[in-house]
Amino acid sequence: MSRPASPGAPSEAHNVLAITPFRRLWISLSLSSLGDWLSLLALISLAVVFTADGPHLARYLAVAGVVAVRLAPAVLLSPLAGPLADRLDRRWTMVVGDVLRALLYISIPVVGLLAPGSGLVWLFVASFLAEVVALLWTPAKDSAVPSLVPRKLLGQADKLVLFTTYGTAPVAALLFAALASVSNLLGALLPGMAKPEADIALYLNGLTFLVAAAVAAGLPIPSHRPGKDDESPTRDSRILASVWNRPRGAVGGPLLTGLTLGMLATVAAGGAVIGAGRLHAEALGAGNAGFGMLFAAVFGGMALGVVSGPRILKKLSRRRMFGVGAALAAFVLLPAGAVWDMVLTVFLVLALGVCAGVAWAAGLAVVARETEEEDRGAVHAHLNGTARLTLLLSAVLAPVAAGFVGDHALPVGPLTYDLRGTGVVLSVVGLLAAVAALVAHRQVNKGDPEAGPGLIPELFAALRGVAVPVEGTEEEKPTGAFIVLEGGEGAGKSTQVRELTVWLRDQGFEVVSTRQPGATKLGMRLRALLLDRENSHITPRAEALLYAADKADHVQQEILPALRRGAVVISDRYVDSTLAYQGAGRELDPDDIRRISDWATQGLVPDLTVLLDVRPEEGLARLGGAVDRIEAESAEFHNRVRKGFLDLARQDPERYLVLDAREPQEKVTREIRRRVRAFLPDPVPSNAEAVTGMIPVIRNN
Ligand SMILES: Nc1ncnc2c1ncn2[C@@H]1O[C@H](COP(=O)(O)OP(=O)(O)O)[C@@H](O)[C@H]1O
Ligand SMILES: Cc1cn([C@H]2C[C@H](O)[C@@H](COP(=O)(O)OP(=O)(O)O)O2)c(=O)[nH]c1=O
Repeated sequence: MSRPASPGAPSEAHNVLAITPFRRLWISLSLSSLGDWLSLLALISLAVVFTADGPHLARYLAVAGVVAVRLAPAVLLSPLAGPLADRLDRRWTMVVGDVLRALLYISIPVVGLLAPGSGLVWLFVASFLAEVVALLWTPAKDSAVPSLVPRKLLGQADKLVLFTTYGTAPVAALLFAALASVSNLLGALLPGMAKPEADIALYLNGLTFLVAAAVAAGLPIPSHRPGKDDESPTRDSRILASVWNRPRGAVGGPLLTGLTLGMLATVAAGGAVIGAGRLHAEALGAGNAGFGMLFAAVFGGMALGVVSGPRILKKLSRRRMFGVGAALAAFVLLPAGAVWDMVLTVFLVLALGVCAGVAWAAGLAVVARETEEEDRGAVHAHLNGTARLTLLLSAVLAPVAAGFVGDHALPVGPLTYDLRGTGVVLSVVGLLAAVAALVAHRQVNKGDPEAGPGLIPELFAALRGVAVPVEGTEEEKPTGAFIVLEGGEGAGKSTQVRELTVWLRDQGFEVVSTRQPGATKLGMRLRALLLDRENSHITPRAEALLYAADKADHVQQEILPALRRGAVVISDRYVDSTLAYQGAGRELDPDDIRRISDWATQGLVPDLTVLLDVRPEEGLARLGGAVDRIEAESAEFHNRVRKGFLDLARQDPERYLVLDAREPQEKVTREIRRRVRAFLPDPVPSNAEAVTGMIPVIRNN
């Protein structure tokens, strides 16, 4: 059975990747993104190498300069470049742009080798020129996509491009770390290189641009300027405008403020690691390999968080997930800056990445859910622009600030604590970002329609994968007890429900004894439909939904009101029957069954479930008369149902009492009473059993 993938999931990608020109463009873009990230790492590390003998502050400023030169033009100068780029032929802009960038990047290590004195200056000049070329190249690429892909697949294509733009970052970082760890070997093989891994990374980057140029030359890209409608609102030329132009009326005021602030906090935290990471790794004695690992941890963690967060915490409100993710992402930077161990730092930074990824995925889900289609582009552009600007500021300012703070040895009693500028900056950014994220959390959660009883119980419930009951405020919270009897056909459930009801009523409890399906007016009709052997055409999914409909009506109209009154509700069958019959018996996906049942029952879980276990043939033999549609199922079906029940009981032994239904009826009754007595709100004294043990006899007479 195939399940529909969520939009943008890689499994959906084959549709748009089946278009050969787009596939070629995408592969070449992936390669050049990989090269670009590699070169960012390489340039930062070269800036440190070239300033190794200079004054302390120069190294920090050199790193900040590299980051600024690499990130600033795209954010600050793109409004100027857009109109110029629009006049140029798209395909040739791409080809020439790629060749020029290849030559520029390759020239950096070559000049470093031939004229070491000018190495640093040329590094800045060449990377600035490469970024200026990129300013013209990017609009050409942005408009190449719509001309290669039909309109309806454009969203998918944009997501794929975005996916490789950032997805290649951890790959590049790991590659760089791997190259750095064999640096000595490379140095012996390739003498004369300033830093072999950095030089090789730049040559590789040059190579990826040459490949991209060759691919672009063969693409059928029309030279004309695309219509305004074909442009993506997240286009680079609008970055700054999108930051200042707050999309009006798209999402509620506090929500948008919260989302912007939360994203800002996570990006500031990640940006500080990127900017200060190289020098921090050096302070920890780990050099380029350590820097590569930090970089990979940020981006790899983000990818992990984006993919896994919403799956693991699927029951948590997306707004809560956003706020908590952003706050934790920022907060872990505080210890990350303070510990003096490279491995620990990498793990903390990985946690930062994961939490940031969870926050981003949740934030985008909130935007998707709460904006109209036509406003969504503007909101994305606003968030994207804010993120790019924050990344630039944080990554540039972090090394500058670290340079000014400097390194100090603090005496702590008989010991000294090495206070490093980079560590201080990371911790301070973590603290500030955590405050911003907490404010964001409050803003985002104002008026959350999905808000439940509170963050901590919701988080725990989400981790256990159960729904928190959203309906029912504190005063409506059920105070009664909910007991369910489950088991196969003829196990003795109805008999035991009767016994227990009489016994508890005798103790003065208000007892509502009920059953599924068929307790309400609608339920009776559904029951007739479901059990009529004439209805052999009911399909498994329809059957599951009909049972769920019965439950929805039953819980809302009977069970919840009774529990809120404080009554004891005893039900003959409940959700576990659906899991066993429709899940195990009909072999439907148990997660789907659980989801629809949880939804139907508003997440109401019994306090105790008594499972009367019996072999199907024995149970069925006890029943006289005509068999219904379900009883008439095959022996294999009933065996699967029995196993389904037993598996459920095994998974949650606290909630279950499993009894052998072949035991004499009185013994089963006694066992049930013993267990029920233990958890009733007003426990039944143990001597009550002797007295009420008489009741069935009296009743039967
Ligand atoms: N422990 C038991 N041992 C033998 N027969 C039993 C036992 N419990 C119930 N029965 C009998 O089995 C039949 C089916 O019981 P019932 O309570 O209607 O089962 P269910 O509701 O699980 O289908 C009834 O005739 C009942 O008297
Ligand atoms: C509540 C429920 C019952 N069923 C089936 C089990 C039973 O065969 C039938 C209900 O019949 P019922 O007569 O209540 O069971 P029993 O004969 O054991 O007293 O519906 C499901 O398949 N899914 C469900 O969610």
